[in-house]
Amino acid sequence: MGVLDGIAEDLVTALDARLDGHRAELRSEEIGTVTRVSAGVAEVEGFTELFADELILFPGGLMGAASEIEERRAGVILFGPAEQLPVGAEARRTGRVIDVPVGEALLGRIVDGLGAPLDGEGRLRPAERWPVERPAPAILDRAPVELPLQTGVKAVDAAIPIGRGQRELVIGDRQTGKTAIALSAILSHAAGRPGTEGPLAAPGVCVYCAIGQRAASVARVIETLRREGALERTVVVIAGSEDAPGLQFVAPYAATSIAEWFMARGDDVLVVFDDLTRHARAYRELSLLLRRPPGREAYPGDIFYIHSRLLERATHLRDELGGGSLTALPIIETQAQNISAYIPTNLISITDGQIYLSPDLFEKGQLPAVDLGRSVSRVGAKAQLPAYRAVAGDLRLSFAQFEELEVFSRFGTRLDEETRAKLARGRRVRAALRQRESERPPPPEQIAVLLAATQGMMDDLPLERVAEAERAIAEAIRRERPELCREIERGAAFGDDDRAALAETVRAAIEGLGEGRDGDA
Ligand SMILES: Nc1ncnc2c1ncn2[C@@H]1O[C@H](COP(=O)(O)OP(=O)(O)OP(=O)(O)O)[C@@H](O)[C@H]1O
Repeated sequence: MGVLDGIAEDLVTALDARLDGHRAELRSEEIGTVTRVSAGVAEVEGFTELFADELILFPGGLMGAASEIEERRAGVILFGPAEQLPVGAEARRTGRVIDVPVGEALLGRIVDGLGAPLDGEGRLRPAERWPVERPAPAILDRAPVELPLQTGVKAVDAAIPIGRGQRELVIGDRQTGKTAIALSAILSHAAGRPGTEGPLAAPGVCVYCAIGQRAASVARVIETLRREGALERTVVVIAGSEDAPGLQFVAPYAATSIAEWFMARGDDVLVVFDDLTRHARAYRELSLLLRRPPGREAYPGDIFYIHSRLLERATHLRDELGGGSLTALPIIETQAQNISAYIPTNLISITDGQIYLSPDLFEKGQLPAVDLGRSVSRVGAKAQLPAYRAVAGDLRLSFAQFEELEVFSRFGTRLDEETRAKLARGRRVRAALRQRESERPPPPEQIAVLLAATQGMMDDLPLERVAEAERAIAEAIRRERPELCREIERGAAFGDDDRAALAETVRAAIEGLGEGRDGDA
């Protein structure tokens, strides 16, 4: 034994001595040279070793990430302006992958795509940094989606409900109210339902990730968050249109890591990516600069993968792992309503459903411009509060039938009484689904007004008085049915007795508003 020990010791010493020589060699190879620079990427030569996504440091503090790694040559995605980087400049390995600060300290802060503060509120002192790319939770660690995420938008909460842990796409042409829907979801989620008991009471955590947006639109969102008191429950991650494409590319992954920290401690987190069309464009630009072969619409072959690996990270964790959840609302902008373009179809297939916003509805003033017929939520209904299911369970279907009927009725002049009644009902339901951007009615009010519209209690009401009726209903149920409202929010079963009680109050509240009937306008 003693002899063997001696031999082992000798061997170790000999190896150490040889390694020392190599170490010196290796160290010298930790510095490379920039051989080519283009807007957004740099080519570096000289490294013998690099790991994927390793951070590279350039003079002046400019950072990049090793992306296209070949023997002694690497394409590096830059996270800052390339203008200051001359060919021949030195590039240093850092041995770190791209990571971001995470933790409680980020709440209320506005940071860039790498987590550096942009709000002038001082340095972040995070306890931890997490890599921006993290593996999605394993299937066995995931629990079914079972709690709703209220958006405060009637059409969404009632007909296309979103569950906590789900990925729901918000899709539509430009200026159709996509950001408005996502913002409403953030404001509702961040506020929670204080004063109620049950699953919706606790305020949630939100991350708003703006990618490639104009500074003015992002400023508007931040202003709203601040005004409504939601900023302190939100982290804003911004990579603007004027930022390097590398920052725009990395921002949603960074935002997700920031969100995952909260999920890991048991919070329900909502992440909005506004928007992934611009994210895809930034990645296409980088790929072309890195000379990767372009595919359909000039996007690189892994464009599907970059979005699927991002959205796979949305989940609801098992109770043993804290029971937190990460709900993702990616936004996609379509052109001329073409949802079969490459990026929209990819995202539609990755997500659990989509909220489709129609420019035609927007033009007609039907706001929010949610097109129920083309929207779907594949898992949300299971998580919906029981009262929604009881009152608006078939809303999407019956509304689609009404819309079809409405189109056909334009061709015929003489309509029978039954058709006329159906049209009148459908129009009142449509009017009841309208709401202003600033309105976020709580679940009991939404349910009561939908009950009134779908059950025909508003059939005699002139369309322009539906909003007024809604206000009267909201006030009446708050005053007369506080117990029932509490039960609805608690997620209690909603039986026939409850429905009858609610209907009675609603009917009384809007009685008398029907004077001056305008036919079935
Ligand atoms: N429910 C609503 N009621 C009234 N106005 C609304 C409503 N929803 C959105 N708007 C208005 O419509 C405009 C476009 O909304 P928003 O910016 O959310 O759309 P977008 O699709 O995200 O736009 P972009 O293409 O610029 O990203 C804004 O001026 C907004 O105030």
